[in-house]
Amino acid sequence: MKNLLAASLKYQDNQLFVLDQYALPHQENWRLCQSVADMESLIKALKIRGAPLIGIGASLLVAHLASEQQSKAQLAQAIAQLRQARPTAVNLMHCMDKMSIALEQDDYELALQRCAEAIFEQDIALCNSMANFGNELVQEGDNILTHCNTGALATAGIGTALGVIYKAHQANKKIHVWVDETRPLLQGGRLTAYELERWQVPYTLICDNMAASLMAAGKVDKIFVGADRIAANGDFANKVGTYNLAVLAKHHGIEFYVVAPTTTLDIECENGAAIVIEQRDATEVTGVSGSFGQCQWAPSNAQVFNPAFDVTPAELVTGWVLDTGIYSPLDVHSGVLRFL
Ligand SMILES: CSC[C@H]1O[C@H](OP(=O)(O)O)[C@H](O)[C@@H]1O
Repeated sequence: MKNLLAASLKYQDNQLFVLDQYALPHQENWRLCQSVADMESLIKALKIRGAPLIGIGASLLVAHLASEQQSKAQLAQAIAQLRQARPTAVNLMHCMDKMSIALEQDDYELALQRCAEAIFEQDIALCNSMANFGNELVQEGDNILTHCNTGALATAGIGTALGVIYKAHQANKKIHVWVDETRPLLQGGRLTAYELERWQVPYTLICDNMAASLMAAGKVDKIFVGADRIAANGDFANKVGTYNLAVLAKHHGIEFYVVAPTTTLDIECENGAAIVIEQRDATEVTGVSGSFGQCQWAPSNAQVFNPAFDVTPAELVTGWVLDTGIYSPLDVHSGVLRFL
């Protein structure tokens, strides 16, 4: 397989490396990924994360195993196991389904490698397309609020919602970004802040519970978020706390956009109620651990509710920015997502 390089994933000289996102922003640790167990563990621990990127990483791992002469049965098992690594982001399932089709080819080693390369390279193009469409929605001087991390650390390209923000910054629109820290795993405070620093985009980090008063004060012009799964009716799952922002945006009359590649669409899901929401470990809420060590503030036996995502209904969305264009509520209500 050819060498491939993304911000947090690289295939170099027939070896797959993953940048440990749990250690960012203070440590940049590249981890060698050699097995299904390695990739499954990295995905479950959010050391590799982001709806598009986990599908891309899993695909590259399967292609790598094929290049190491693993049997068809072993590769089928690898695909099935990785497909289950996280339940909400549909990109992972779509990628594994594509790899399953490639596995049926006579020269399946070559087919798997070509498929993984295409998945990687397609995502770069999808990111550029979303960013170009989304940039049309950004005005000079906009204060944009975003949630979680949807940049180069979540994709093979420049990102989804954060890709729009980069494109607007590159177009000298003099934007400012409010960055939700995004409890409990702090993808905003750790990863989005890290990315915006590197791109020298002006930003202010806030706790998630501060977004409402900023909106009330008229300090938020637009909101751009990502998605992990978009249902046929336009409802979508995204990092928990997204639904809060959508309700607040509606109340304050603020434009609320979801930015995602068409690989995040799941028309088998009629609506948001059909989307499986990943429940995660209590320790993510009772304390925090990272490159700085472990600190626990809540009682160890505290009852905890820790869904990784929530569902935003389509009626709260101003527009869907996909790689194929910008869609209005009228477009989505007409069923357009079923035909992309
Ligand atoms: C473009 S990534 C989409 C989505 O994935 C993130 O979730 P996680 O950090 O748990 O992988 C977040 O929901 C992003 O919006």
